[in-house]
Amino acid sequence: MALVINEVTKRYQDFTAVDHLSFTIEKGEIFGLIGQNGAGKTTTFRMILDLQETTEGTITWDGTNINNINRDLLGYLPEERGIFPAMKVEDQLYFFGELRGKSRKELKKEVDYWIDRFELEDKRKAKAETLSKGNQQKVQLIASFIHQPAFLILDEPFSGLDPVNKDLLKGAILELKDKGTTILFSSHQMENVEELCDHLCLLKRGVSLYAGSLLDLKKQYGKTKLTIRTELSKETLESMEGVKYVHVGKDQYILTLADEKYAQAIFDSIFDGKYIEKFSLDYLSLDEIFKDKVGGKNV
Ligand SMILES: Nc1ncnc2c1ncn2[C@@H]1O[C@H](COP(=O)(O)OP(=O)(O)OP(=O)(O)O)[C@@H](O)[C@H]1O
Repeated sequence: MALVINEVTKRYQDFTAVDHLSFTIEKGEIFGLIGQNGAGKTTTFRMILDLQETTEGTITWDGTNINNINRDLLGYLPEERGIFPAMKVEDQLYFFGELRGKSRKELKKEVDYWIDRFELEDKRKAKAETLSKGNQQKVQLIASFIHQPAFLILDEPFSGLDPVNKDLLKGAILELKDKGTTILFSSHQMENVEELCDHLCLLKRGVSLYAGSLLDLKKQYGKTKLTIRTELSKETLESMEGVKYVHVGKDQYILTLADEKYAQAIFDSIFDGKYIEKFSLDYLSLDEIFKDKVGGKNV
């Protein structure tokens, strides 16, 4: 076990930003923290990093209280973006690496590798302020792990990146995991969490609605998403037993079933020996589960 958050609460006067939060991140895994604006993600990160005190509860890394561990084990990309505007890209990376106790010699290979990996070679000698916002973000991101931390926290790392750079980042996160880094990140974009994480925590107003494996969460809902291409009307589909909602897609219907057991009867009644163009039963996407869990009038 690497990081254990046990019954952690953060109060600001009489407002509770994080409420008895518990989850565990195993060594070498990628863990996603998701929740709407104000759910308490950044507050949680700041408590893990000991930038903010917990009101109650404990946080340990490898069994040691987080405020007693060597800070150089940690890496952090904060939500606020910012690097030294007048400093050259490569100098910036050396600066942050040296700040975390690495020598220039140790850093050289890493700096060269990540500059190339994030396609910043032609910007190496450029002042940070002359870079586009996305490129500045990539520099800040590299700076967060240039010292090869054991545990890396990335607050909304995907926001503001174009699709090509998002893919670069996904690749980099997986590569860091392969090298043994434990990674915790937040994202509003569920597909990123779905692609990268085996485990996650879903926060709503500081309260954990779920913490555990993504597959187990999906299994709680079962295979209740039915995609059909048919000539039948929406009303006919809605009237079938076990159908909760019918969403009309571009050239297909997406049905939400009360239980996957209803799928067979729907199949039999719709197609009845006819040609089947599309009939697929799937788990809900994380995005759909998220909306179901946090949705409703209290959002
Ligand atoms: N210093 C503070 N004093 C009072 N309330 C605070 C303070 N810092 C954060 N909060 C409140 O705590 C709650 C959680 O904030 P936090 O920044 O952790 O949310 P978040 O999940 O990171 O949101 P976002 O996705 O918008 O970044 C918010 O309601 C916020 O207003």
